[in-house]
Amino acid sequence: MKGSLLFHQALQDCFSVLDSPVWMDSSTTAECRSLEAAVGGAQKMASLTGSRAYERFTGSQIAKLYRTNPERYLGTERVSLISSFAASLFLGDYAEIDFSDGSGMNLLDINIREWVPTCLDACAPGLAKKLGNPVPSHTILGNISPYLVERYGFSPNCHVIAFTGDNPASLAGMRLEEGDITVSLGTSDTVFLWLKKPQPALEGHVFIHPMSWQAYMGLICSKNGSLARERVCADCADGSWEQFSKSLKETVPGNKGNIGFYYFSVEITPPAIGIHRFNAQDEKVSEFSSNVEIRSLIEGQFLSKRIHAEKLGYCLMPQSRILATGGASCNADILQVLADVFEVPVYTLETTNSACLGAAYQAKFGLLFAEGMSFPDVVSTAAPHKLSARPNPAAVQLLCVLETPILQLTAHRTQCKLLPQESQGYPPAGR
Ligand SMILES: Nc1ncnc2c1ncn2[C@@H]1O[C@H](COP(=O)(O)OP(=O)(O)O)[C@@H](O)[C@H]1O
Ligand SMILES: O=C(CO)[C@@H](O)[C@H](O)COP(=O)(O)O
Repeated sequence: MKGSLLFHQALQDCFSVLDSPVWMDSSTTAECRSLEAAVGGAQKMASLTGSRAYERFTGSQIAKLYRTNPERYLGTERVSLISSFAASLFLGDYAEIDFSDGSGMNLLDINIREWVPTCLDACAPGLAKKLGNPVPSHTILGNISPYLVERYGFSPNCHVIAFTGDNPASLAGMRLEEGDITVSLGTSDTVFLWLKKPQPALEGHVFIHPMSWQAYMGLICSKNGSLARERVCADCADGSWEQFSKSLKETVPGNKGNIGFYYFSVEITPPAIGIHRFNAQDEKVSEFSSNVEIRSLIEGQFLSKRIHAEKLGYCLMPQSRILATGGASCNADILQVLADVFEVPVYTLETTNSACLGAAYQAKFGLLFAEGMSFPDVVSTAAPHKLSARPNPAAVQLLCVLETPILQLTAHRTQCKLLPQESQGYPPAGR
């Protein structure tokens, strides 16, 4: 690459697809079912790759590209994840995909850490060559590209370590320990767990751990996280987070038995859509007052996370903590509900941007791994987590009444899928 050109000028003609779908895409259901059929069913797919086939994962997205535009696919030299593509920019060459982000593709066997030939063949021909070889997340890929040395003055001795995804990086940034759970309240809501023994299920994901060779990372991702909170905040609190917090303070834990589930777009886990409100008698109702709506949204979101985390192998231990991160983790009233629902204290870091911090830790770990350093050694001088909310025993008692409706919702999600969104009090997104 010429040092006189900027990245976007030098690279403008190198992409075979100009508009790549993002993680919220759910257009590949047909490809998912056919991938699962190829390996012997959804549970077999989960046992091999950590997840049943998911629409946003790379395997089904590649299969769709090959089906809809085979010339584009066949003319593509390399398929990268966003993470390995970003590493390629620093390396000046194709960077390998790391095991941890590679676990979100439905293509990598999380047990033996190799591509699954049946999955590759079921997506598109010649895929192994286009993907390269997956590597441990701490791998030193090589030295920084001469372009960056020349243009920005990097030292030519600077090493490039494999890049990983936002979720594994966030797990590293939060310095998650066994028994802890990280709840990231970013655009999406995600829950990460430290798993000793992978038990991939039909809901949620198991990823190879980015920092520990023996461990795995459980992941549950919700599309209707901050985006749903923003819509309810706009409608019930004039778009003010202060007003939103005031409503949480003015209502009681358990919401006097009222609860709601707010899936403005098709949710990932559980795969439901629509807005579902239940009153204290477990009857479906069409509206709540603004204050009740706000508490029912937050309690419903966190109860759902707890139930799905438990299904994926999370169990409370005496030392368990929630480590909260992401944009909404600056809201103390939201964190209080989180502590009450999970019955554990909630800790935060000074920064809500744990993915960036974790990427820096990962790079340091990659450099020092060869010298025998462990990840805890690498982060031993980091500032301690800050206690941000303690569970209130009275609140925990009150919240128990809410478990029935959420279990009902999980059981009846097929019915939920059929419910129209328009009639439930909210305008469509963007209006
Ligand atoms: N005080 C607040 N209370 C609740 N949510 C908030 C608050 N401040 C910011 N947010 C939410 O944080 C989200 C952004 O989180 P962030 O972690 O930066 O996003 P991303 O996951 O895209 O990196 C916004 O969508 C916003 O709704
Ligand atoms: O798809 C997932 C996890 O698999 C999401 O976590 C995305 O990685 C995007 O997260 P945000 O930063 O937009 O919240």
